[in-house]
Amino acid sequence: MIGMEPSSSSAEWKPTASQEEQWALERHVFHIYQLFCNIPPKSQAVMLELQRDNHIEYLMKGLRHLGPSFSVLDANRPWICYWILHSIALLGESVDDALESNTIDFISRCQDQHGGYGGGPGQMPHLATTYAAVNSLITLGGHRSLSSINRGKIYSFLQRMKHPSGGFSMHDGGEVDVRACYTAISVASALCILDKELTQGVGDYILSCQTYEGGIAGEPGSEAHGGYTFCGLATMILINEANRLDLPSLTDWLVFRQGVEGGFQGRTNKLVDGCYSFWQGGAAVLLQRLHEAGDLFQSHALQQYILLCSQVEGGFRDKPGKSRDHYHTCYCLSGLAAAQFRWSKDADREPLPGLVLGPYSNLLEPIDPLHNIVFEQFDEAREFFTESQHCDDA
Ligand SMILES: CC(C)=CCC/C(C)=C/CC/C(C)=C/COP(=O)(O)OP(=O)(O)O
Ligand SMILES: [Zn+2]
Repeated sequence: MIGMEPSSSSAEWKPTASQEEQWALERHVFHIYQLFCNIPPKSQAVMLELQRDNHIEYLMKGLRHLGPSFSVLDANRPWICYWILHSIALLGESVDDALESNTIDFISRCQDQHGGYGGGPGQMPHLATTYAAVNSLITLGGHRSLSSINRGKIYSFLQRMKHPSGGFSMHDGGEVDVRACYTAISVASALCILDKELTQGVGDYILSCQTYEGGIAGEPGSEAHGGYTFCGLATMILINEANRLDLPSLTDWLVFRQGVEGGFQGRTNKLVDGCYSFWQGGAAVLLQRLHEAGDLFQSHALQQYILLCSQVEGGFRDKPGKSRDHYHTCYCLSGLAAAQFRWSKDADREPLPGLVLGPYSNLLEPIDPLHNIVFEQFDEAREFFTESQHCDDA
């Protein structure tokens, strides 16, 4: 009742750990925004500027260190290649010939003799690292890079990963989940080897992962999450079955994942994180393209979170207080690209720039949002694979 003294039970009320975390983050982010508002417009423009040179320096250094001596995240090296190369491509830059050649050689050494790529030379092939390796080689582009991919053997690997549930296993005897479906179908689509044998049952599996909240979980019975929602939705679009999903409830779930900080959270009641700028922002773009719908998220607020809260001097981070890394750099930049363009229903047409926060020089290269590869490189690869061999439609 209004005006009543707190009862003994409300006096005992204490916030939960996640409420405290949420409030601490809000205070931190609002402090940044307050600083931003209290400085002259000229300095505001500086704060909103994409620090291209610093990002490129950070990324190039990361790629050069990816040689044989690299031991951190040892089973992840194709991923590090992809996060770095895709970030460089989004910034409209490319690597020099020597670095390009070394990277192609390195990724080729991760290719298994029976198809697919492992996390490092001699490691067992895995769907996630196969996706990362293929996306890296497409991003590098050119004959040497594209022809280094053994598409026939990748097809056999994908067939071998097919699971009786309709989904895919991440590796021989590995877990079956929505990530595996996405990485398998994305690779097959990008390499023009997608056929009915691969798509059979995939839609049923993804449908079984859509939850009561509307988002998509990693596996049946789990919690809806942005990472898996992007993977599930992109997969359904690639196999032409998106309309089987409950799209209104998916849309409803997604639009409520953008927080007061401007960034996205991955799931209900969790903190916002820069990487969901792509997983959730990319999924929103896919929904917008499906329906030719208006904006499903606040593009201005998302760009503000990425530039003011995730951007550091060279690289991007999850949130203030965290350190930069290549994963967050890749997905903050991918999310920024998702927010900067207008997405037309015609997937073959290059998207046009929309609202660009900060100086116009912040504008990134557009992406193909289904595969998360820069549009121009994706287009080149499609042409290369269609011309070099047959391209089977599913
Ligand atoms: C293509 C590919 C391999 C996609 C991967 C998609 C992806 C990012 C899945 C997320 C996995 C997950 C449940 C993270 C939760 O981490 P957390 O509990 O630390 O984070 P949270 O609090 O933000 O949920
Ligand atoms: Zn993150």
